[in-house]
Amino acid sequence: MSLPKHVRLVEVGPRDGLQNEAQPISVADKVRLVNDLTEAGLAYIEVGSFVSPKWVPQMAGSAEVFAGIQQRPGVTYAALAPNLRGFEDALAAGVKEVAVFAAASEAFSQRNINCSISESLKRFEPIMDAARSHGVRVRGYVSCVLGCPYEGKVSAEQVAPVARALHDMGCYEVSLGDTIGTGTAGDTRRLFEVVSAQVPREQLAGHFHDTYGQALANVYASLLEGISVFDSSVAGLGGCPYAKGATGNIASEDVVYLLQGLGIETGIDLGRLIAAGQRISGVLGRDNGSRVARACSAQ
Ligand SMILES: CC(C)(COP(=O)([O-])OP(=O)([O-])OC[C@H]1O[C@@H](n2cnc3c(N)ncnc32)[C@H](O)[C@@H]1OP(=O)([O-])[O-])[C@@H](O)C(=O)NCCC(=O)NCCSC(=O)C[C@@](C)(O)CC(=O)[O-]
Repeated sequence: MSLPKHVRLVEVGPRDGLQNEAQPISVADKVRLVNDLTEAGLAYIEVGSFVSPKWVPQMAGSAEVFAGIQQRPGVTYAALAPNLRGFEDALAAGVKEVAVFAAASEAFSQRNINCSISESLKRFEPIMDAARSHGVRVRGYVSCVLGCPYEGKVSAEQVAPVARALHDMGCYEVSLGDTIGTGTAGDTRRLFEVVSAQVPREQLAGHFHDTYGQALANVYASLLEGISVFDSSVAGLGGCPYAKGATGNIASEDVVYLLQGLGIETGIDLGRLIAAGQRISGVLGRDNGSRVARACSAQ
């Protein structure tokens, strides 16, 4: 299969990235991050989550972040919603696209959203109905597609029915998340081979955490499988509050560098992206998780 000519990046730093930070992050810093990412040319930015603040305190204030950002026409600003309450709060904040999130492992589903996989899918149905009637697009996530922090190895055959259920209920795209970053390029190729028998490849995305240093290889393996949408996080921010030890997502800067080298178009200004990552890393007082950003900043 030939490589895609264009790849779309879903920037999840402000949500997946910041949700796991221990220290408080001001609304102003979150707004600045989203605006910087817009300036860098990201066409899709996940801004926050409308989840219980008791479960994920860092995402409290997502409505204020939406109110503060400068939205550029043509850019999608999305939020996570785990239930109808979250969807309604997102709608009230003017959100035009939401994401629902399920898991391929029962234990992770319980720890993350306090219900079984099938209960979670039932919980998403009223969101899909409400979204349809308000013209809101819904993206779906499946977590733990290559491994679970509680159950260990997860097979592609466990992932496929969950991805299919999200697709069948109306998610226009389903992102497959290697939440704990244990997957290899071989696992990734097999995953997309199996899942694409249930959901068209054009409607699948890859979401790789870099815990074992495999994320970039997994992006390349996905490209070979015809996948052309990837979630990534500026400066490699992140982790997952319910996946102990999981490091950040693959850094957006590193994916852009890889894609540029392959002659694949993203529309992203790498210099500006690096600057956005350097700024938020400074705010958080942590090292920039992007190797490309570190190398370029050292020159
Ligand atoms: C789903 C629930 C709410 C169930 O949590 P629950 O405790 O079972 O819910 P509940 O319906 O019993 O409600 C409990 C309390 O939460 C409130 N509540 C209920 N819903 C909401 C809401 N939407 N927004 C704000 N508050 C809410 C509700 O009002 C009540 O408040 P109280 O009466 O105790 O004061 C909870 O488990 C939750 O919020 N979980 C979120 C977990 C999360 O955000 N995880 C991280 C995102 S997933 C991820 O990072 C993976 C991904 C997507 O990146 C891909 C990958 O890498 O794998």
